[in-house]
Amino acid sequence: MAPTQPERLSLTKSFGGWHGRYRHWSGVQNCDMTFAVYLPPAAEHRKVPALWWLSGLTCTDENFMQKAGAHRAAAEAGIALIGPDTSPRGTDLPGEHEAYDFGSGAGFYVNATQSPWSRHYRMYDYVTQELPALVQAHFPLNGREAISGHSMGGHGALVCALRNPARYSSVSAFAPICNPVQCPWGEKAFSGYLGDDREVWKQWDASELIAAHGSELPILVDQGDDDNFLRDGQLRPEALQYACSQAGVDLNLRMQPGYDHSYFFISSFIEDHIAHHAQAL
Ligand SMILES: N[C@@H](CCC(=O)N[C@@H](CSC=O)C(=O)NCC(=O)O)C(=O)O
Repeated sequence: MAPTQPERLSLTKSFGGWHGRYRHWSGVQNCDMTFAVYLPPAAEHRKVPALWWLSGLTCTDENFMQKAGAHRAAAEAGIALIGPDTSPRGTDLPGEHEAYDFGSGAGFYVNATQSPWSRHYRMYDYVTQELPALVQAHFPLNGREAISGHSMGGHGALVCALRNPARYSSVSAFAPICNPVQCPWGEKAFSGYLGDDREVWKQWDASELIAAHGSELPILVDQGDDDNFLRDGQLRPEALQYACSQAGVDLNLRMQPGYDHSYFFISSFIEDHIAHHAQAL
C-alpha cells in the first residue's frame, strides 16, 4: 500500500527555521512511522538540500534533533535535516521489545528476510526509498542529499551511501559500527534479521562493501577514544581503516581524545560534519 500523507504532530521554531514531527502510514514497513524534518530559514524562499541523519540503538526521531545542537549550523548552511525513527513501531512481534539491541529501536537499517521480522523490519527500503519520496513530495527540497548517523545509524549511513554510489553527495558518521559482521551487536542483529548465511551479512557491512566494491566518495568519521563501545569491540574503526587503505578510499578517521559515545561527543563535532556536507551539497 502507498504511504499516507504526513500528519503533522508538532511544529517548533528553532534558529529561524522550523522543526516538525510527522506521522504517516508506511507501506514498506506495514505500520505507522514517525519522522522529523528541520527546515532552515532559506526553505521559506527556495528549495534546499537535505542531510539525512540515521540514529543509533534506542533512539527515536527525537534524540538527534534535541541533543545534537545541529539546528544552528543547518540554518546557517541552508540545509534541511531529516530524522527517521530507528525501527518499525506499534508492532508486537515475539521478543520485539525485550532487548535494547534487537527489535524496536534497533532496526539496523537492513531489509529483514527472516520471519517474523521481514513483514515489518525493512528500514533500508524505508530510509532510501519510501521516506525520501514522501519528503520530496511534501517539503521544499531540491533533491540533493547527504547522509550521516551515529553508531548503528553510522553503520546505516555508510551502508546506504556505499550501496547507492551516485545517490548521496557526501557521507559521514559518528562512532559507526564499522564491521557489524565481526561484532556482538551485528552478529545478533544480522542473524535475527538476515539468517545464518554470513555471506548475505556482508552486503550490509561497510568494511566488507568497501573491500568488495571500493568507493569514490570521501568518508568523514569521528570516533571518541574513551568510548565504552569502542573498548568492547562493537565499533571496529580499524576494520574500516584497513578496508579503505586497501581499496584506496579517502577516509578521514578522526580519533577524538577523551570523548565517549554520547550526544555530548556528537554535539562537539556536528558543525564540522555539517560543513563537510555543505561543501558537497
Ligand atoms: N545500554 C544503553 C545503550 C544505548 C545507547 O547507548 N544508545 C546510543 C546509540 S548506541 C549505538 O547505536 C544512543 O544514541 N542513545 C540515545 C541517546 O540519546 O544518547 C541503553 O540502553 O541506553
